[in-house]
Amino acid sequence: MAIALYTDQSYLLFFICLISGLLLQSFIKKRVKGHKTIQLPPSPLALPIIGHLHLLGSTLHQSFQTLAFRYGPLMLIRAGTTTSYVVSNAIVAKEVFKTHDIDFASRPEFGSSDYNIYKDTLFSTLGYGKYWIFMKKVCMMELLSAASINRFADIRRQEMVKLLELLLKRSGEGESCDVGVELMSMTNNMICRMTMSTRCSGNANESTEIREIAKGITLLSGQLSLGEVFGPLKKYDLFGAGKKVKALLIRYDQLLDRIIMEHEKKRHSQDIKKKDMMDILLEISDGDQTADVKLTRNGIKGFFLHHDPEDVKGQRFDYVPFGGGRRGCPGSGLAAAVMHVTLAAVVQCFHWKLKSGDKVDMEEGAGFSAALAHPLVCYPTVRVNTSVITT
Ligand code: HEM
Repeated sequence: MAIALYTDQSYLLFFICLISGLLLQSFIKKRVKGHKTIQLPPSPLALPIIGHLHLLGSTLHQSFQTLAFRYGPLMLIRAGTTTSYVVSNAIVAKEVFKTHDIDFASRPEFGSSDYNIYKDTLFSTLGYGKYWIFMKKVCMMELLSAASINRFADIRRQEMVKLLELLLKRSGEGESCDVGVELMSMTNNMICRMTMSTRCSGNANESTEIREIAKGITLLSGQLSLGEVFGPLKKYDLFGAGKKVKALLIRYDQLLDRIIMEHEKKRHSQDIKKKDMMDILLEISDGDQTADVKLTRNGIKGFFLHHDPEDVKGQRFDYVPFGGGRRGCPGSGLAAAVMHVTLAAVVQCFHWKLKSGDKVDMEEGAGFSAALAHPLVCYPTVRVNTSVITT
């Protein structure tokens, strides 16, 4: 009886709080409206607490497109406590990336959960400020400049040749291959070798660990971000992803400590044949100790975390795969250097036959990168003599 009474009272209290909260919110809104008129972009009717979450499906860009047909090229979308402007035509995109670039240079707080031990150094979600400006300069001038991309040309070539050799073997054996998996593995190996002089696939424990951790974090961070849109409720780790992400990040932290130690040993014994990105960042970190902004060891680890990696330079605004303005992708030069050559090589050297069906299933999967929903599995058969490329 006592328990029932207690439960009834809790419900009553909850509803009183909810209704008072809603009344207070509408009262404040009216007062604010009465004093100054800020004209907000059109927006669908929002539900209490969740905002527009019920209108967003797993393929976000498709949900946005449907809503944009109704609400126009600039609309306001609220997911829990996060408010975003969704832009869907070139004219408004140009306004955002050019005229109002600095007003849009910060990022939503996704990934800033307390479970993320790197939340203060995660480059792609850092707020616009001194540290972000410093890191962007390091990226553009030191790590991903044209000169730096050229310096790693041999690594890119070696990894592409490995891919062609694998396809050649599959072709000889009449075996199929998952094209997405093989391309991802090639890209990961290139990135791991350029950043830390290690491959991500192979037998070495370190490499397998990097691959496992990266895969786990990518899978869980979507759930973590979803939990975070509920603002104060995020501390309850609604989807249970927070603790799992933290455990993976602690493994990543220990692994990076080992890799940094190995690099430092080599630096002290002056046994560096070719500087990788980690060597360059360690040099910057040990540089001017009196500098206004400093790159710490934690900063280096945070920098390397989440990045998996027409006019794509963001000058025309109807196609912006690399974003634009000051938050645009610093890796676009490197991506272009890899994508075009790889695509040309696999198309030129092999015929491709689908393993099932006679048409590629173009259904899009969930997530931000619009990957295919179903794996693209094909039989490669040699078309030209690949020794032209592999020698
Ligand atoms: C096809 C490949 C790629 C695509 C389509 C792509 C796309 C993008 C986009 C759209 C953004 C902007 C996100 C935003 O506005 O917040 C971005 C940011 C970023 N990208 Fe890429 N990217 C690619 C490859 C790479 C590579 C190879 C690297 C590095 C090795 C890289 C590093 C970064 C970084 C560090 C940021 C954050 C920039 C900042 O916050 O200022 N990307 N990328």
